[in-house]
Amino acid sequence: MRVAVACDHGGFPLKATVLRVVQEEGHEPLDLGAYDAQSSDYPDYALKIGEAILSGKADRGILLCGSGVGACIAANKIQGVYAGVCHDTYSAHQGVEHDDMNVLCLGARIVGEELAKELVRAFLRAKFSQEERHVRRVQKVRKIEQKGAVQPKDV
Ligand SMILES: O=C(CO)[C@H](O)[C@H](O)[C@H](O)COP(=O)(O)O
Repeated sequence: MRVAVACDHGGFPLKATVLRVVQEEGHEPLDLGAYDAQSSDYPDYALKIGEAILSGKADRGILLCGSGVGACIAANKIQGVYAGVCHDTYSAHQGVEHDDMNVLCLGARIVGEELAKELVRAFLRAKFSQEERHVRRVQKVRKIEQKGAVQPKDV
């Protein structure tokens, strides 16, 4: 797989490790910045990941910020991006297997290097299960996405 990796300054300390693990796992990393630890804005990097996935330049993405939260919120605004903050290995693989998650968000201020490596491995080794109930649920998510802004009266 081609795996896009991007970070803001909060995620920068983990980026090199993540790029290395992607390569060690037999995938092609695509480094979309940031390229230094200067203060920057996570939505800009969420957009870069989204563009890489939607254009077909990347199959999956890994997005790093301080907590993983801001990056995840921003990434999920992009149609076709299904991002999750996963700081445990079960969620990192189950998010792909059940929910077809295509972007893993990590908080470099939360997880250390060794846990980050395991999270990236779990994410990359997982595949969407294709079981009927998961396909059905993911389709419902796609339907919500297609409707655009959901108002309280719609739910
Ligand atoms: O963690 C983050 C968002 O959830 C990001 O890394 C933010 O940029 C974080 O808020 C950075 O904070 P800072 O005080 O600007 O370093």
